[in-house]
Amino acid sequence: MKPLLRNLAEMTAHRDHLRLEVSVLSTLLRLCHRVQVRALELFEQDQATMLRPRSWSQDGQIVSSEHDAAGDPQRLPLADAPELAQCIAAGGESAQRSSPGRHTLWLPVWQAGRATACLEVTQPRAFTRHQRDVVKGVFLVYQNYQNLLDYSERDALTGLLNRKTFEEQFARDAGSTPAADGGADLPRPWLAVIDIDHFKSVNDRFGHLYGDEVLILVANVLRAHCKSQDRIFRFGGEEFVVLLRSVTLAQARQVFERLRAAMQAHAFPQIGHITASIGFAASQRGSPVEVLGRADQALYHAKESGRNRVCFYDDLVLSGVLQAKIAHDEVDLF
Ligand SMILES: Nc1nc2c(ncn2[C@@H]2O[C@H](COP(=O)(O)OP(=O)(O)OP(=O)(O)O)[C@@H](O)[C@H]2O)c(=O)[nH]1
Repeated sequence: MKPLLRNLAEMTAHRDHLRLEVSVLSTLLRLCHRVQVRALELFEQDQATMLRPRSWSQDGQIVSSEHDAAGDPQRLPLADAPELAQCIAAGGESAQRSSPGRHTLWLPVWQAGRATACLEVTQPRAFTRHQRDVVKGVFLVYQNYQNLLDYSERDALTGLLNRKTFEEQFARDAGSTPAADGGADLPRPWLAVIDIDHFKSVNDRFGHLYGDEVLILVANVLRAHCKSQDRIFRFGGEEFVVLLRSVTLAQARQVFERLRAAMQAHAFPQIGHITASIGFAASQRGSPVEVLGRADQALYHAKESGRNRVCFYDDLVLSGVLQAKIAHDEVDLF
């Protein structure tokens, strides 16, 4: 098999976004001589678009960052790369910067109308047309494949992550944090189950199409009030799950209370106002099923005790409202 085809076949053998990204960078490294390659992640922070190198070439190998995007010391505002910022603002396909001995080509990755990442190729000589064609060809295969992967991970109605991807994300985000041994101020990841109150009556009164519209708008409210490092899933029906990045208990309470209040405040066209109940639990201890079970019990209590409220599993266990379904010494005591 020709090297290009062999590289493309190898590249598309991956079912994981990061491994696919590493593979495309390796492919570019093998196909183009004397280049440096990087995959830049684009994300929002404090109302500014930021970028940070997520994977890059180093001594002929591809290495990936060990940091979260928001805390990456290499992150910088997109505005610091004006050529790329302009290209993204215009929805463009590529941008270039040339200075003596250093020529850079940027190719933004577009997903659902948003630039989420960017491939960067740098070399000491100006890019020839042939080189640009090779890089862009590899990039297009990569972007199409990235979109296919993304499609298989998302809920068709809301565009949120689907349940199928939950365990993998849980293991990556929540499960990767070592179990903490107490301390209310210790940052840790959290899982919340969010369920719209009396959603059946929305369907019954307005019809399923309006019900679907509400689900789409609820997804937008959740997106608007979560950070890019948080993961939002639709588990089917009117149930949503949020995996919250590592924050303290006080911050988690604030975030979930803010979500509840935002839901109540939102005016849904035709329908007016709805509310949601939220149950949450710390997610660094236990399997995904166990953590989900705890958040679900807290949600159940929120529904039982009047709806439109946020309940924390450990509070309910400590106050004796809920019987812990697990051994007492496994409950986080603050
Ligand atoms: N429009 C729409 N409705 C859905 C979808 N999936 C599930 N549902 C409806 O969601 C409703 C869920 O109702 P219930 O489980 O009884 O809960 P609820 O009415 O929200 O009541 P509480 O949760 O107890 O506050 C049912 O009427 C389902 O038909 C969907 O994709 N679209």
